[in-house]
Amino acid sequence: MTTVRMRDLRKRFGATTALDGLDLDIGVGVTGLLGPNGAGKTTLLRCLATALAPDHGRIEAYGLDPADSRQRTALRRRLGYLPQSPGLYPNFSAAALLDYVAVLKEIVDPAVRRAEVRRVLEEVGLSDRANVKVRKLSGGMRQRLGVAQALLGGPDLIVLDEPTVGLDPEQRMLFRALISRLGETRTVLLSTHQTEDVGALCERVVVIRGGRAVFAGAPRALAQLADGQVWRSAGRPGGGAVYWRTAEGDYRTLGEQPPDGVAVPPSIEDGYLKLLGPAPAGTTR
Ligand SMILES: Nc1ncnc2c1ncn2[C@@H]1O[C@H](COP(=O)(O)OP(=O)(O)OP(=O)(O)O)[C@@H](O)[C@H]1O
Repeated sequence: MTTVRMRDLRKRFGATTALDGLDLDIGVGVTGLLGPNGAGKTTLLRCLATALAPDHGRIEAYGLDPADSRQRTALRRRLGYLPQSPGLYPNFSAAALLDYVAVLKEIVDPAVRRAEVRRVLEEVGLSDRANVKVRKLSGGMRQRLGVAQALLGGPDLIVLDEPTVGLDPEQRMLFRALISRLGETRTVLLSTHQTEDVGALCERVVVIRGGRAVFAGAPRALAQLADGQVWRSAGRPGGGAVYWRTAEGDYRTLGEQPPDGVAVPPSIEDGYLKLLGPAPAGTTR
């Protein structure tokens, strides 16, 4: 079921075009947003999170139009948002910060608020840091606190701008479990530069380039764009390909078949690189 529709979204900042006629439909589940630096991901998420108004186009989320002030307020009540730089108050404790955000989210009953703060701290694995000041938390913990504040009040629409930045492998796993659980009943849209996150937890992936959605589909379909173009070979490939030396000492190539190349299944990253066009020939990564 489609819960969010965006049509012909345009946004400029002076001479820079951040969104250039973007169309997108998303539904319940986890959708991942991939794209190069400056592609427009943050701008898109800010528009959906009602933090920024597009210059042109229409957004409808859960039947609500954020261009209308009343509907915008109604949408905010159903929204959880982790901005790219959440700017958490450094001198608040984790629990006090969440309590403060819960007040802003109109959770007025103190007992309900306390229970909700406890719940989200537990969700992100920060219960034992409830009374620690934000400035004393590690970067990954702050990131988890940012996710926790987005979950206050049990929003239907969860918008997360690069939520996995700074997480260690164990936290990344816990985070995936949390997000995939949320995606069972809610609409989750997250941006990331981690193709592994997309493969592990997103039902759909959208690739943005130059302010437009250039791909929307299953992660597997993105990977398939590089079908028959990924190779392993003992010998170093020639030009016309992106390749690197693997830990096993052979070469993995995206592009032209090396003389002794054997086809291997493409990854999401391969499909993404293929979609975004040729990397410089003969480059290694
Ligand atoms: N407030 C702003 N003022 C001026 N230019 C902006 C502003 N916000 C975004 N831009 C520009 O709009 C374009 C899209 O930026 P955006 O942050 O949406 O990209 P992104 O895909 O999130 O990039 P990244 O992966 O680097 O976070 C960029 O060229 C950026 O410099």
